[in-house]
Amino acid sequence: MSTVGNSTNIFWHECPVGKVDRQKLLNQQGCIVWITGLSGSGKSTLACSLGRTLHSRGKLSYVLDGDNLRHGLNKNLGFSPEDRTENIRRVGEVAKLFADAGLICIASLISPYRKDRDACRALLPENFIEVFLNMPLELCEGRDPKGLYKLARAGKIKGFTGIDDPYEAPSKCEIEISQKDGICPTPGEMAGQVVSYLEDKGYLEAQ
Ligand SMILES: Nc1ncnc2c1ncn2[C@@H]1O[C@H](COP(=O)(O)OS(=O)(=O)O)[C@@H](OP(=O)(O)O)[C@H]1O
Ligand SMILES: Nc1ncnc2c1ncn2[C@@H]1O[C@H](COP(=O)(O)OP(=O)(O)O)[C@@H](O)[C@H]1O
Repeated sequence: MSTVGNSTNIFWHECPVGKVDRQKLLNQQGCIVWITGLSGSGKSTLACSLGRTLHSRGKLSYVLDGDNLRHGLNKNLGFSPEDRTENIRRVGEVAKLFADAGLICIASLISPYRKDRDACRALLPENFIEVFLNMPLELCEGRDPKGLYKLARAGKIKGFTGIDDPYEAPSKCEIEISQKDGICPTPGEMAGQVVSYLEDKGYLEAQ
């Protein structure tokens, strides 16, 4: 019996089928691929491309996309620093559950604050793969597929990441994706970089 957060008198129940059993069934290892970067850097594009590549190889993954989750699980949250922190905390916990289910969980959120990403890493330190989409602000702003940068520059959105709210780049991450000679890798190339890492580390086969 223990107290966790605001919950008192709670108990942990073990089930007979565990993570290792599920991983054997799926012939893969559960993990969190955490994609961070500015709005417009290509997080959703990479997440979808990676999910498609893994699917075609018979590997089970699931995408937790920040924008999408704000339509449901996180619809009571805005973009204040406190709300972003709670947003990332919740998604980190959900991602941990998916990884425990044996899936390759792909989380794609701006996740601008280093301390919040590090807190998610601490939930599953051995199997947390941080992918930094290191694209310059000018590129992201030039893409502006939803017109949000334009609104932010006009002062119609306050606290927009990269404009008047900070983005703290990772100081250590497993994978960094950036432009080479001013050219952005294609979605397939970005996914390929992550798949190669997963393959090298043995995530695409059972333990
Ligand atoms: N103020 C502000 N700052 C940044 N982004 C904003 C903001 N307001 C709305 N949006 C839209 O919300 C999407 C980001 O949601 P996230 O949950 O990934 O953000 S965060 O991780 O909590 O910072 C983001 O989607 P992406 O462009 O896919 O990153 C935007 O469409
Ligand atoms: N590697 C890429 N090469 C060219 N265009 C890209 C690439 N990645 C993303 N894009 C385009 O940039 C825009 C923003 O991508 P998106 O995945 O929505 O970014 P984010 O989820 O980080 O906001 C979209 O129009 C998308 O088609």
